Amino acid sequence: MISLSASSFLFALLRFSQNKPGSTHFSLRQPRTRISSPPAFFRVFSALGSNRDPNGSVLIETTASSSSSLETSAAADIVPKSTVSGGVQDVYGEDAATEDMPITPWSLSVASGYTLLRDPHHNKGLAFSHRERDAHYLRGLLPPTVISQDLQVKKMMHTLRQYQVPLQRYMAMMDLQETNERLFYKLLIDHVEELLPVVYTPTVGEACQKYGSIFLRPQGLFISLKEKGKILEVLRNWPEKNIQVIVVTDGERILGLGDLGCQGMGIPVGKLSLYTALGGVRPSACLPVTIDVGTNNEKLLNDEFYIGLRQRRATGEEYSELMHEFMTAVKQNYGEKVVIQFEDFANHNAFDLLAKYGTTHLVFNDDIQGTASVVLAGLIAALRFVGGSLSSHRFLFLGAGEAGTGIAELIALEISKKSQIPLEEARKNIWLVDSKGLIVSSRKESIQHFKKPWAHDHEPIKELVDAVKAIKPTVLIGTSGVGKTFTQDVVETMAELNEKPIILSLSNPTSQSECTAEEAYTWSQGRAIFASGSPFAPVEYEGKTFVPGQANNAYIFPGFGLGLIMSGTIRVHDDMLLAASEALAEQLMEEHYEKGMIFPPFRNIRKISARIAAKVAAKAYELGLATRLPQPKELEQCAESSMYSPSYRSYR
Ligand SMILES: NC(=O)C1=CN([C@@H]2O[C@H](COP(=O)(O)OP(=O)(O)OC[C@H]3O[C@@H](n4cnc5c(N)ncnc54)[C@H](OP(=O)(O)O)[C@@H]3O)[C@@H](O)[C@H]2O)C=CC1
Ligand SMILES: CC(=O)C(=O)O
Ligand SMILES: [Mg+2]
Repeated sequence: MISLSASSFLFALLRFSQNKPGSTHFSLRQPRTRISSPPAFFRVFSALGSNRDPNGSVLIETTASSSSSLETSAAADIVPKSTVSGGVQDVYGEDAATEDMPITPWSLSVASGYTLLRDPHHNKGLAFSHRERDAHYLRGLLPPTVISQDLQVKKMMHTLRQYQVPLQRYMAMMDLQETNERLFYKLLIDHVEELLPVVYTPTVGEACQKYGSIFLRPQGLFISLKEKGKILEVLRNWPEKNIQVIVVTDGERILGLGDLGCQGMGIPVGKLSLYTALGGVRPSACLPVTIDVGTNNEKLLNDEFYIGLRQRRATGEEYSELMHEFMTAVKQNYGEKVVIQFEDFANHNAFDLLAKYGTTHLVFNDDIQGTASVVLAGLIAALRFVGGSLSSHRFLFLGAGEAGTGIAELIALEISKKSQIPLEEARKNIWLVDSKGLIVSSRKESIQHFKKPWAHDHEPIKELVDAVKAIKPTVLIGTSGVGKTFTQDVVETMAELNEKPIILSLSNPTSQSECTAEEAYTWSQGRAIFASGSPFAPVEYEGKTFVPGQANNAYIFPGFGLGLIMSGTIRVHDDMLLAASEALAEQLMEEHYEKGMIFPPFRNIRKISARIAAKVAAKAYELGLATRLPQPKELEQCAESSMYSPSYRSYR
């Protein structure tokens, strides 16, 4: 490590041309003044994000459009060794935001040769040009051919399509993410509809179940009971410093697959790749976390390949203390503007965590809030087919947990606001069934707090089909986590009661879906408006093609999170969820309605996310919860232009 003064920067650059292969470090003290309009070279340096190579090796990267002043022949970069939260690498851009520019030492480092090929953040494989190969000691380490990123995408898609087993595709994608990050995201963005089921539901569910046996390299941060008292240190072990989004699970309710303990890590990793691919948040700003307090899954406890703590789940104070230490450490390390997304916690913890930290942290529960927002959007869009307003419909849920009661509450809130009636009144048309039957006020057993608002006066009913007959819902929503529960009887009864029954089977993965698309269309004689949590292929029925929608919170959370980040919002508010729903519903075009769709295709998701982000940010400004001032005029444009691009940069 050689220390340099700021003025000797150019001298340092000259030295790079004589660098030996491998990685070399220089450090350069930044002048202790803020740079209001940074020179071009500083912008390039901030474009890189923090030092991501475990060896500390980073390159200068320039884009094709970069100014000539950036086109230096040296393979160098300056990155802050440590930066303050909300600093230069925030969502505004890889190369904007100077106001919060950190006043910390810079480190100037070089990667070359084999180290460069092993660095997933900078590796380009065969796409390294001959000039780059010369400049970075890559000669001989690669075969002679040079191919474009587009050809790499084509080749990788060809390879992926050869795999018959979905889990093989998942593993190939994870391998790519760990070897060539930009190619991974280019693939995912360019082929989102084909690859979403690979990196996300349903395949990620199987991956979590088998995580121990397919485990090659760790992804994300594992915080177990063994780390109690040291969580801040653990966070500091993570190579990235400027974190904007954390997705955290404790693995207790992974999709509809139950307690998968530490192996739930596949979910935060998958969700965060969607934050980048669908919402444009930089990969280096995303931190997947699994809190390991044990598992009650006997099969895993007895599995020799299980990767987590081999003990039954800690509960009560032991659990709360670990979570509290984590939440405190996150705020201490990253500040209060980091989005903490709770994911796939069991409901006995999920509601309490959201309530406890909702007033002190920027927390968002995807299963309760994100799901609610996406379903509300689908219902608003579905009104086009069924007519009336939400308040004129009757809703019945199978499943009264996080997703079920979360959706129910947001529907009631929307009805209450739109119809200007009290929330209690709006709730009256919404009914829920749990494992014990219809939730009614006369139920003898105690009712969990989150179900209480839905315990209306009615005689108890055990079976779903009988509840359908009694309640006569126009909308049936499955959030039970149990597959095949919308039986033929149930769907046929819905079709008898309604010209166009709305049927949503939200449970994931596909095996847990309450019914298949084919069942919904066939049993309703092609009249159902259907969407599911995991994707189903289009269905042919009596000469017509039906395109089922995917009612999945993946439509919401990437754009929602982006909106929070770009506005520097400090707390989530329900009105932001309503704004996100409206933004999503607005994306339905005539061509979609003609196909019977209630969700727009995922192929336009980045545009959709930008619209959602803009609406969420606008709401945050309106509510006085946004801290990034002044408010940009064109929020949607701002969201679009701040999105991460996976295109390769040239290294000179
Ligand atoms: N599409 C999407 O975007 C999302 C989908 N989901 C999916 O929704 C499902 C549920 O998730 P979540 O709400 O968090 O889970 P919870 O565990 O919080 O809730 C499950 C609910 O289903 C009820 N239930 C279980 N079995 C039956 C049964 N046989 N008949 C009737 N009710 C039953 C439970 O009853 P009881 O309370 O009596 O135990 C509970 O009320 C999962 O499969 C998940 O993957 C979740 C979030 C987003
Ligand atoms: C989609 C999702 O968040 C779930 O199934 O839990
Ligand atoms: Mg979830």
